[in-house]
Amino acid sequence: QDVQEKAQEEIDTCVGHNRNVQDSDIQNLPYLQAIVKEVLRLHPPGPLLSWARLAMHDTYIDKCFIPAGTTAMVNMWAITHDPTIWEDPWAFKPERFIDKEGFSIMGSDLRLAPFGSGRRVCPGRVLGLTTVHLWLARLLQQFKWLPSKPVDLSECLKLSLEMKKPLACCAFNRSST
Ligand code: HEM
Repeated sequence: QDVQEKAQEEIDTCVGHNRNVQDSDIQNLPYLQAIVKEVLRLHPPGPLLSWARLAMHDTYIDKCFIPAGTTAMVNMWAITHDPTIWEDPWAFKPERFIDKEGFSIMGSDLRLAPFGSGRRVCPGRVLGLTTVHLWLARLLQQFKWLPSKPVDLSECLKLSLEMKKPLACCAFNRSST
C-alpha cells in the first residue's frame, strides 16, 4: 500500500486529476518506472529467457567447457535473485532503481535483462514496456487497489512465469473517495 500511495502521489503531482495519463507523461514518472523494473526483477515473465540455446560446436564460457550439442538455458530468474548482485534480493524495493538512475532493462545490462539480450532479444520490448507503463499508470490514477483475499506471490512456470494463485482485488474509484 505504501508503494501504491507513493506512485499515486507522483501521478497526481505530475498529471493531476483533470485528464488521463498519456504515453508522453511516463518519462516524468520515475517512481512508476522503478516499480515496473522491480516487478520484472522479482518476477521475470521469461525466467529462462528463450528456454534453450544449442551449442553448435565445442566452446568455453569463461573456464567452463561446453561440448557441441549441449542445450543451455540462461537463468535470468537466478541472476535477478542473486544476493551478490542485488542487495536484499527478496525485498520489493522500487527505490533501488531511483538510486540507479539510467539503469536500462532493455538488454545492455545483464544484471536485469527481462527481455533477454543480444541477437535473440525480445523484438516487442518497447511495445511491451510502453503498454505496461501506461496500463499501470492509468489503473493507479483511477483506482485505489485493495486485496480481497490474502495475497500469495508463489510463482508457477508455464509458457511464461505466472502467479500460482490469481490475484483477487477490489478497485475503488479514487474520484469518489
Ligand atoms: C512485458 C512484456 C514482454 C516481456 C517481459 C517479454 C520477454 C521476452 C523474453 C524474455 C524473450 C526471450 C529473449 C531471449 O531469448 O533472450 C522474448 C522473445 C520474444 N518476444 Fe517478447 N516480451 C514481452 C513482450 C513482447 C511483445 C509485446 C511482443 C510482440 C509484439 C513480443 C515478441 C517476442 C518475440 C517474437 C520473441 C522471440 C525472438 C527470437 O527468438 O528471436 N514480446 N520476449
